[in-house]
Amino acid sequence: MEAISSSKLVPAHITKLSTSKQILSCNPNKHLISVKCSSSQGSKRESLSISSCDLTDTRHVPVGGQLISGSAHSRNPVGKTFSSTGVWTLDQHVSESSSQVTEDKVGVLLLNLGGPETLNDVQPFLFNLFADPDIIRLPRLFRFLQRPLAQLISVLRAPKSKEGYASIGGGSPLRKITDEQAQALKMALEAKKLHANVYVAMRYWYPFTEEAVHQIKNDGITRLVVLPLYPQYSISTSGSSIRLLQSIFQEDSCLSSLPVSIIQSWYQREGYIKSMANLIETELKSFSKPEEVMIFFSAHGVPVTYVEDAGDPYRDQMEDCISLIMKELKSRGTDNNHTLAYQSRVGPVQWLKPYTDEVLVELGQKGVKSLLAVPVSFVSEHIETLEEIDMEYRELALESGIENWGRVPALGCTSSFISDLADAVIEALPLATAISQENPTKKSTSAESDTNLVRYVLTLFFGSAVAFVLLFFPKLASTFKNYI
Ligand SMILES: C=CC1=C(C)c2cc3[nH]c(cc4nc(cc5[nH]c(cc1n2)c(C)c5CCC(=O)O)C(CCC(=O)O)=C4C)c(C)c3C=C
Ligand SMILES: [Fe+2]
Repeated sequence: MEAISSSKLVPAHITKLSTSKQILSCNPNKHLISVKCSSSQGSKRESLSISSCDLTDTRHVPVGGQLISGSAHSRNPVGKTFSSTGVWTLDQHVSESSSQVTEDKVGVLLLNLGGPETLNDVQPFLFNLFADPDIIRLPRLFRFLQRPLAQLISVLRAPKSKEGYASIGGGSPLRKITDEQAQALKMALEAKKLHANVYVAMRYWYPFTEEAVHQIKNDGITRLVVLPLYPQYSISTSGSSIRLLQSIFQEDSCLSSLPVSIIQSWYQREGYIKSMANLIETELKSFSKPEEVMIFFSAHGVPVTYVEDAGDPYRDQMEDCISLIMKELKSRGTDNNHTLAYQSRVGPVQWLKPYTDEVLVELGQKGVKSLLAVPVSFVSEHIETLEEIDMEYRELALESGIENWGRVPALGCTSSFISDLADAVIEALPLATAISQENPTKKSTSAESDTNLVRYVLTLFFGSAVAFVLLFFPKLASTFKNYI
């Protein structure tokens, strides 16, 4: 049975794995799902309440050449019963033969970037970031250089980064804000009668993804929703975190059969769009002539090759997101001029254009006098809002002739936004399927082990040699000056 693209059906761009049932339509608001079940007698179409339709149920997943039953067979969340043990259970009306009431212990895993908490953390944090092959994408042949390069670039960039973090109080506020969002989400879910543990997994700093996953295992979570805290999907953000998660799950036989639902992006959700429009409307009111203010969306950039060569949907999603926010504002009678630009480029390659700094100068030259900056790729305050936008870009704008400057705060724990995330989790929950269909117990052959050993030794040797040459020949190292 062919798996269909869930993004066509499920508004939250929920990832599912292939299943022996083909979803034909899904209306998450009505909790109805239409499923086509194929059997030797042919296929039949049935409408089930979504809560009773667990896509892992009766599924046969090929693992290592065998067919095994879906792990969630006896623990589907359905109906709306809540047990005193803090476990979310639902009344089940299962497939043809039997009905049973089962229990799930629900987890929600928030994915985020992470940030250095002290100035001493800055260099190792940068190392983790640049060692990610989704951040510096080297051709396969040069992958052995990833870690030495990360070491070099992190050491070279650390002084500039430290200055930035020092100017916002000596560290990133990301962990604190994400923890607050996790707590707010837990409460919003409880208000909607779903009891869940909410975990935070950072990609490059504490609490690392591995720690969160360890906790999920310890807590005996039986159904998991993964929610990246990036509204739009990029290979470099949600993509990187999801890939890491998949690799951790694939190596663990328990985790690889845990039903998981991954919400890839959610920028198009009504609750998010409306919450952004509310923030913009509120901030516009602080200008003396709100209708003359240019709404300036500033998104974090990515190298242009991500979009044009690797198929990153980030730019399309960003443009779509901006037009949804502007449509919402227009429907409320706010029809300001607006523009989108990309900030925070790093390294020698070309990034998505137009660049925020260049556009600010152009707008000033064109006579724009009032400007409202709207950070749009992230939902908490961080170095790039607090330092880059509030300090660097503000100064540049004022120097360029812009007289009135404002900035929309990040969504943080805004209640309409958190409530919408809670709805996204609830919609995604019944769609959970095992994250990995690969054989987690597969042992590498001795030939593979030998190759790995050779590769390891070569990597160590060439990597150290390159790092040595670059460190001791500063002219060569200046190739990397744009990272600094
Ligand atoms: C949607 C958001 C982000 C995208 C896309 C993204 C891509 C990306 N980032 C770098 C390099 C750096 N990012 C850094 C910090 C940083 N990045 C984001 C978000 C996105 N990055 C955030 C929220 C933060 C701040 C975290 C915090 O500490 O508060 C940094 C470190 C800071 C600095 O030195 O400027 C680097 C470096 C690349 C190369 C990239 C895409 C390939
Ligand atoms: Fe970044």
